[in-house]
Amino acid sequence: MKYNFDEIIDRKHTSCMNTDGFRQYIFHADETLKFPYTDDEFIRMWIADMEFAAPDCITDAIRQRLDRKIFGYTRIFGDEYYNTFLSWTKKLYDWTFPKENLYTSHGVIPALYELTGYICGPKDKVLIMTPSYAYFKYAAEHNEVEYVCSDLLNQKNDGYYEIDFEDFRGKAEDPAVKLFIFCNPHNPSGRIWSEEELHRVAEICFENGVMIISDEIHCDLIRTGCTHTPLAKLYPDSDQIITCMAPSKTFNTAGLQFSNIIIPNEKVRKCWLKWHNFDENPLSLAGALGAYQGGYDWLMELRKYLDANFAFVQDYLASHLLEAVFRIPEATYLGWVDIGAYVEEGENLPLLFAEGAGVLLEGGNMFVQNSDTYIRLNVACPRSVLEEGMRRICSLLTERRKQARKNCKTK
Ligand SMILES: Cc1ncc(COP(=O)(O)O)c(C/N=C2\CONC2=O)c1O
Repeated sequence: MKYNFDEIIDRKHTSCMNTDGFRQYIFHADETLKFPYTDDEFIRMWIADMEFAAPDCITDAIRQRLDRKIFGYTRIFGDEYYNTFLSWTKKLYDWTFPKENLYTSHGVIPALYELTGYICGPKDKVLIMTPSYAYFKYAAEHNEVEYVCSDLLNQKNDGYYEIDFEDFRGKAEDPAVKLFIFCNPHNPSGRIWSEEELHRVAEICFENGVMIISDEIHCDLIRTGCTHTPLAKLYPDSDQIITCMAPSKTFNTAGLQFSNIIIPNEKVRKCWLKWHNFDENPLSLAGALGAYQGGYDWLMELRKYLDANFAFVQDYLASHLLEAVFRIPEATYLGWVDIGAYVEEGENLPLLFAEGAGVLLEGGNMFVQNSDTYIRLNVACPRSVLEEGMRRICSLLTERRKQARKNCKTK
């Protein structure tokens, strides 16, 4: 491999959420919350950023911008950024769109908050599929509008979620539902929706006048052999599909807060043009250009490294946690594992693993609903870290199982 994904990088004192934000984000606690592990001892498998160095094409581009010495107000002018990003979507997805539809935002979440406000009125509702990335719910709450959940089906209880189209249609038919925030590919299940599923979702929304925001932030992070289809690619003439993509998930630059928002709808564009803050961080812009101009080979190697990490997780669970339900996700670097055979419904799973194994992870009701006994494992870390994390997780659950059996015998 040309890139060293095995490198252990010290992130202490970099103000990163991953090391310093978990008490507040996962446990809603302050620094006084103590665990039987020091912060350094934790294996961190929670927040969706990677433990890998961003590629040189990004850091070189940022260094070059630093050498220009002045960092004044910055916006995107000319065609360079559009042409660069369009080359990326053409190369990876054979998808292009007009320049006037491309905007940028200081992250996909800020865009979801902003767009929900432009699309929904006070009595309108936002439709999401669950389990869901919690910020889809927060986008509705931030705008003080209701959200409606359509639970995905896990019919074989094998973690392979499918859309409950009957339920989805029923909820989309509610005249108050004006917006569907679609996760494509899906966090946390890792599903890449098929073209058939994409068409069915879109047709139901079109029939019911529901605008779609297709959040595709995970689209570059797919398993070898899988293919992502941008929803808007299937409907080049539709103005009902807003697409969100970003270099941040792909290249581990979430802190640079730079994302791509493709808005084909004139009414929404008018609101965006009127109210959006178009200022950009010059270093973030430089990094995004560097990523899309030079990051393809790094991404291809990253995909192979993640493929191998997921294969390890699958093998390790098959031999150490036989009743866990896991399938390698088609996309994302997030493993979605049903440990219902080892825990009770409603257990605080993040607290269980933080206290009992020194592993930071997300799970259970952190994904709005329909996810109770699941844990989500970020496998975008050096293999040595992943191996220790899996060892601790499986050891905790098997020890608990042994203790439970012992307790039963002594009763
Ligand atoms: C579907 C989805 N949309 C948007 C974002 C965030 O976009 P940003 O504002 O950073 O551009 C994330 C990050 N997901 C995370 C971040 O930590 N844990 C997660 O599941 C995500 O999974």
